[in-house]
Amino acid sequence: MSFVTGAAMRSLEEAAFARGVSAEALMDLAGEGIAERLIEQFSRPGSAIGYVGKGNNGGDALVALRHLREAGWRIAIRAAFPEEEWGELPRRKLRDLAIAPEIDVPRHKGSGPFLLLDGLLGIGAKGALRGPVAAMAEEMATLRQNHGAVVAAMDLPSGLDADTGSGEAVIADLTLPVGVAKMGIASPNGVLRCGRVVLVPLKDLPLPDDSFLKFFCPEAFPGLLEPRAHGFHKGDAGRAGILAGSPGMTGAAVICTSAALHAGAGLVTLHVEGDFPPHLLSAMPPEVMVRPSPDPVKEAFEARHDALVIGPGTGHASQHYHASLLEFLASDERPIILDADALNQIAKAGRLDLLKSNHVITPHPGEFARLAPELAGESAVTACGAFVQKHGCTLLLKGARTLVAKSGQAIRFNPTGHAGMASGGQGDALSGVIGTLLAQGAESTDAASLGAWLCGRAGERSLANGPIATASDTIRHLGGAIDDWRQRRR
Ligand SMILES: NC(=O)C1=CN([C@@H]2O[C@H](COP(=O)(O)OP(=O)(O)OC[C@H]3O[C@@H](n4cnc5c(N)ncnc54)[C@H](O)[C@@H]3O)[C@@H](O)[C@H]2O)[C@@H](O)CC1
Ligand SMILES: [K+]
Repeated sequence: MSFVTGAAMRSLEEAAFARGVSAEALMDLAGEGIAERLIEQFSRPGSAIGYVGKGNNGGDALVALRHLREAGWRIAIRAAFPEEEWGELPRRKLRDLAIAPEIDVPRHKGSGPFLLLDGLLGIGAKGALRGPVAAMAEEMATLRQNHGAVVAAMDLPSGLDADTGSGEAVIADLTLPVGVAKMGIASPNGVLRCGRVVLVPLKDLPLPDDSFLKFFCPEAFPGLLEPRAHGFHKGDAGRAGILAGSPGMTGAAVICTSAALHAGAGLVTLHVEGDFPPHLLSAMPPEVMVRPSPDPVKEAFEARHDALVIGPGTGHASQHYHASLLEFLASDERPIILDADALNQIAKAGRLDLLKSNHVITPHPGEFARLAPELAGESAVTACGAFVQKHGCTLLLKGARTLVAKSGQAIRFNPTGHAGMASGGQGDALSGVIGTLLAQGAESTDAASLGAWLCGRAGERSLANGPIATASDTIRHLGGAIDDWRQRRR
C-alpha cells in the first residue's frame, strides 16, 4: 500500500465520487474505522473530547465520537469556530451527535483513558496553525502535557503538511491515516509528531500501489507468515545459526537466541569463542544448542544452518574472529543478517563491497553513519534509497520509524513500535527474529520488514503493563504479535 500526496488523495476521493460513493459515506466509514481502532487500543472506555475545525477532518472526529459513545465512552466537543462557519458535512455530523460544543476547557472526569481526537485540520491544512485553530492545538498540548491526555490525530496531526511533513503541527500519540497514509507522515518531522501510526483502510477507496514508499501492514502484504500445516516439523521451521555475544556482552547472545526461538525457529545454535564464561552459558535458554569453539566463525559457516545471524554483542571477540568473518562472508551465499558489531567491522575494514543480495543489514543511525558517512544529513528515506542503489543488500535502517529498502523495490515504512522500546537489547531481539524468518525461507525484504513489524507490535502489546518495554518484554509478546499479523489486527 503506497503513501500518497494530498493531491493524490483528493484524486482517489474524486474517483470514488465518480463511482457513486458519496463524501458522507466515506466520512462515515472513516469515523467508524477510527473509532474501531481506538477502541482496540484501550482496555476500557474513558472520556473522549473531539477537537474540531471547520472542515471534513472535524467530521471524521464527530463520527468517531458517536461510535465511541455507543461503546460506553463519555464524549464532549471543543470547536474552534461557531457552527455556522463549518462545512456542510461536519454540521450534519454534529446534528447526528445531538450535543453542543463545550464552552470551557473540559476536565477529565471519572476513570479510564482521557482521549483527545485531533480533528482540527487534515489534508486541507495550509501554512502555520493560526487563529482559533492554533489556540485549540495549544489547549490539547497542555492537556497532554499536564493531565495525561492521549492525542489521536484524525488522518494527520493538525498542521502537518500532507506532502512534505513540515509544520509546527500538533504532537500526537497516535495518528490514524484515513484510507491511505500521506507522504508527510514518513518525513523526519512527521515521524516526530505522529506517534504510532494506525492505518484506517476504507473499503470504498481504491488503493494505489505505485509509490516509491509503502506502508507495511498485514492487508498490504498478504501471504507472509501463513499458519503452519498440521504436518509441519522442526526442519520446516528453519535452522538458525547465531554468532553473538563476547566477554562483557553475553546478554546479547541470550536475547538474540531467545528471540529466534520465540519467533518460531526449529533449531537455534549459538556459536561462541571458547573463553565465553561458563556461568553465563547457563543463562542461555535450554532449547539453544551452544557450541563454544576456538574458531566459532568457521564452525558456524561450515554447519548446515539455513540462515546465519551475525553481530549482536560480538565487539569483544578476538581479532581472528573478526578477520575470519570478513573472509567467510565473501563466499557464502546463504541468507545472512549482519547486525551491530559485524557492521562496525565491515565499516572499519572499509569492506562494504562484501554486502550482497543474500545479506540483510540492520544498522541503527550511528552504525549507518559509520557505513555511509557521505549520507549524513539526508532524510532517512533519501539515505536508504541512495544506499541500496550502491549496495546489493537489504537495508533495515532503525529509527523512531524503521525503514526497509532493497534496490529495485519500494522502500517499506514500518508503523509499529514506540519510544518506550528505546533500550539496549531490542536490536539483538530484532536480529534473532529476522534470522528465524530468513531460515524459514522468507525473502530478505519480507523477513526484515516482518521482523520489524512483529517486534514493534510485541512492544506495543507490552504497553498494557506500562510505558517501558525491554527486549525481554518484546520477546515475551512475540507470539501475540504473530497472532496480530495473522488476524490483521493493527
Ligand atoms: N473529502 C472527503 O470526502 C473526505 C475527507 N475526509 C477528511 O477530511 C479531511 C480534509 O477535509 P477538508 O478538505 O475539509 O480540510 P480540513 O478539514 O483539513 O481543513 C480545511 C479548513 O481548515 C482551514 N485551514 C487550513 N489551514 C489552516 C491553518 N494553518 N490554520 C487554521 N486554519 C486552517 C481552512 O480555511 C479550511 O476551512 C481529510 O484530511 C480527512 O480527514 C474523510 O472524512 C474521508 C472523506
Ligand atoms: K487532524
